[in-house]
Amino acid sequence: MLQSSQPLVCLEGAGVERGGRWLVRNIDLEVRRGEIVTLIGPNGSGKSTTARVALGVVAPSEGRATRAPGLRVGYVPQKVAVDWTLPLTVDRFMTLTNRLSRDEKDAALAETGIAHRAHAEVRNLSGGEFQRVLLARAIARRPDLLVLDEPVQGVDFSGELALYELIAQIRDRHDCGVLLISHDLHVVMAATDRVICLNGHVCCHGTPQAVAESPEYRQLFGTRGAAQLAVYRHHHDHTHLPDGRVRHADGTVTEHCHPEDGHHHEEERADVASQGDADAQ
Ligand SMILES: Nc1ncnc2c1ncn2[C@@H]1O[C@H](COP(=O)(O)OP(=O)(O)OP(=O)(O)O)[C@@H](O)[C@H]1O
Repeated sequence: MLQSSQPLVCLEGAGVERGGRWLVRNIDLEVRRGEIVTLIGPNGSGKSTTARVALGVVAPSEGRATRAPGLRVGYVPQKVAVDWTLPLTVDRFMTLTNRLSRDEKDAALAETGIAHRAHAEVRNLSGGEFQRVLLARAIARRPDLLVLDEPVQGVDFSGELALYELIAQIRDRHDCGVLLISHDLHVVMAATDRVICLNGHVCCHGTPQAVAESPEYRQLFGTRGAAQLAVYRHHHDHTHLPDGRVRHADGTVTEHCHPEDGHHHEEERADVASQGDADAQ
């Protein structure tokens, strides 16, 4: 077993360039056993690219990406190539790309609460059920590191909470590291140890604060919702140009952004009720 003191994966100043354009740059990121690290950022900010570098599927064009020797990785991709016109049962889907024993398969489906749908056709699953099957497939081989690219997509708000809870349970039970990607800028798991916000580079990072105590928030989401979610807001006030340089609010352009400029982030404690509808999308 890999030692907990050793990072499972570590990116140092990693950047990916394609066709003369930097998709991401200067990414520092580390995931250790037992940690949940969440990548957030707007569409196109480089979350999936960063995850692929962490997985080792994409080599960094600059900087370094290192993985612990012998690291076992489970991956839930953002898009799954399934021919939805063909009949395909959950049972069969589990073993399409994975050599699994029946026990491994059954245990994984049971752990993600979807064993009762083992003989269902994948195309008939609800969004939440399908995500549970993807999670089952990713944990079946007992990975050291789980990389989950938007694992709550197509799932309603209460389903999202249940999935986040399940991910935290999986982390506890398997003591694996989790790199979780969310396109949602406002809602992250309370169980997340660290949030890294990307916008072509690491915009800011930190521990998500406990949920706002406001009565409006609790009224909207209930005590369980309030206990599960943390709100993490900030504003970007600079723009990344296609050549990798940064244009600041005052119009100046520099090679890189600096830790002190342009990243205003605040934990929102009061004004959450008005945010609630957006959060629940
Ligand atoms: N292989 C590639 N070649 C060229 N450009 C790419 C490639 N892969 C991704 N991109 C571009 O890099 C940028 C970052 O993409 P990426 O998928 O990493 O972002 P993301 O934050 O995961 O976005 P989303 O939230 O929409 O999934 C996008 O502008 C995308 O079009």
